Amino acid sequence: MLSIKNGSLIYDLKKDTKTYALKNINLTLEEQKFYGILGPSGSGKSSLLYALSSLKKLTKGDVSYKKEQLSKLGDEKLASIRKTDFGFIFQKHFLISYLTILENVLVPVNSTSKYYKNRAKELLSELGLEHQMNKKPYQLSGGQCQRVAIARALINEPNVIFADEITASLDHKSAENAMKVLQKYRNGATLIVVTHDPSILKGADEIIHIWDGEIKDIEMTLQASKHFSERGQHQS
Ligand SMILES: Nc1ncnc2c1ncn2[C@@H]1O[C@H](COP(=O)(O)OP(=O)(O)OP(=O)(O)O)[C@@H](O)[C@H]1O
Repeated sequence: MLSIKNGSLIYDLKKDTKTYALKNINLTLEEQKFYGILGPSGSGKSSLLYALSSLKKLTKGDVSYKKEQLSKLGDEKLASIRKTDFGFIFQKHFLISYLTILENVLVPVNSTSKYYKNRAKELLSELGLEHQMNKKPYQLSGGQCQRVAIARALINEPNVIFADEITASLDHKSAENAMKVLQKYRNGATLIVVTHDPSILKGADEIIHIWDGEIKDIEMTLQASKHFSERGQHQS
């Protein structure tokens, strides 16, 4: 469903020193699965996430989404895919300062219909923010704002959720809860979580280990092996 073929990303192309953030990456991500991208700082995790989500153009290679090569699509079409199909949660929350928390969550759907309002309220409550909905972002802590960004990414039921180090500003309990909410409300969306903390990848189907811009290993978790053996039993 989402794949990257022979993907390389080089920063500072015009300078003498080039940084290979990604080196010849080949990867296929399937629908509905939960993927972790794990690696140390500077290993290329965010670059891989941004390349997959079309926010960064590869220097070499291709990214395809639903069999369409993203490099062949115009900016307008790409923006439309990002709006309708993708949900983003970044390291920074990027909330709009003059909107309330509830209004911020509703931004991607551009609607105040009862359905979306109720979904937004439910998500915020699940994330422990039921008493913060009418406040402005400056009245919340960094960790609370990050949880609002998680609700915002889930509001329009995206097909793929891209999450970049989203638990960095959260304490362990809030991080665990945020991951639970993401899994509960993703509604079949493919979930891609970049982190250097393996403890938040409980329940992941596959963990992609990245090191110096290269995939070192793709670990099938117990969850995935269980799924395969169950499928095998049904098929036999
Ligand atoms: N805009 C940029 N210009 C130049 N080099 C960059 C840029 N962004 C990232 N890099 C370099 O590319 C490499 C990969 O960076 P990237 O941010 O993808 O890694 P990461 O694993 O996500 O790191 P972190 O966990 O610290 O966010 C690093 O060497 C980084 O310094």
